[in-house]
Amino acid sequence: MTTPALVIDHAVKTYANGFTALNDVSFTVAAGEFFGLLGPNGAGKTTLISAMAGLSRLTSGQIAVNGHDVRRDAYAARMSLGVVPQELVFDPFFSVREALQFQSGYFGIKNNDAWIDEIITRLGLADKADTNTRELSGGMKRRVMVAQALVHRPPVIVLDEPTAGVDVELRQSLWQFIESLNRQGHTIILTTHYLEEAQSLCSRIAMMKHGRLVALDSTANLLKSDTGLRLALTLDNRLPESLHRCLLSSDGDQHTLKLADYGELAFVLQALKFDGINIKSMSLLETDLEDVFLRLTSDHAEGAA
Ligand SMILES: Nc1ncnc2c1ncn2[C@@H]1O[C@H](COP(=O)(O)OP(=O)(O)OP(=O)(O)O)[C@@H](O)[C@H]1O
Repeated sequence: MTTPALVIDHAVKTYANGFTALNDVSFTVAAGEFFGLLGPNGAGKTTLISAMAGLSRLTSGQIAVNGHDVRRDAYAARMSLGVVPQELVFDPFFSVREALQFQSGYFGIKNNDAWIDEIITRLGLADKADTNTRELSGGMKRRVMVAQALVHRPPVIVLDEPTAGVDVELRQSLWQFIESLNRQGHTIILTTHYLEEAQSLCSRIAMMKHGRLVALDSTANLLKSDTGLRLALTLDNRLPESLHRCLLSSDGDQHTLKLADYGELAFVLQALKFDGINIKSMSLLETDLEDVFLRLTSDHAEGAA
């Protein structure tokens, strides 16, 4: 059997102030998967990634990357993992190439110039290779973060919100590159708040909420678990009481309702007509990952802590 890319085994993390950010989390990611780790702000994703990278220590439980325990076999585990962190952090004195050479040295890798050149080219950084990192735009800095995570050719790559604040063109080229790494056999673990990205890229997804795992399944099964339609309405008056049971969210005069089927649409239209409320705009959408995510992770969700 192939060694799993990642094994999280009953991970618990309680911070010094007594707050438990990971509450008995267990799951396994197989080698070669494109895996999504999703959850609202504060769910514990970054805490889990820090523990995977050996940057913070679990209170109890174990994590193994590519078969290497992150504590007992820290060096091998760290060599197996490339993390693209959420925050852009650089040494302001280095050019792009120097930053990558420095990172190579940190991992004890010599004669890495051919690979550094390749990642520079493939990430569209060739024009900027000798530019100081502090002079780069945010999007370019993000590419350098990805390059830094790849310098030691890790089999497992973790991307923590890699497209936050990144323009559409860079997002697309970044995903093409990441998908090509996945085709070459690299395991990709992605956290993102762009659920449409997770839906199109990830074959399996874990969802976390308040430090616990609330879903772990293939993307296809998660989508199947939430049939129905989403109706987005802008109204010229308040939503009738009779429709509150279908309400997913409201923002001013905009409301999103969950309908079981097209038949319920007639009921909604009748209720609005009955109360003399006019529709300013309306759109009907098939269920997507966002519905599943909201159902499982919003504070109104069943079992909310
Ligand atoms: N050093 C710390 N001490 C105490 N609590 C912390 C510490 N670091 C994080 N937390 C808390 O742990 C919880 C989980 O934080 P974490 O950053 O892991 O969430 P996240 O899922 O990555 O969120 P986001 O999507 O916003 O990045 C949060 O409530 C956070 O405030």
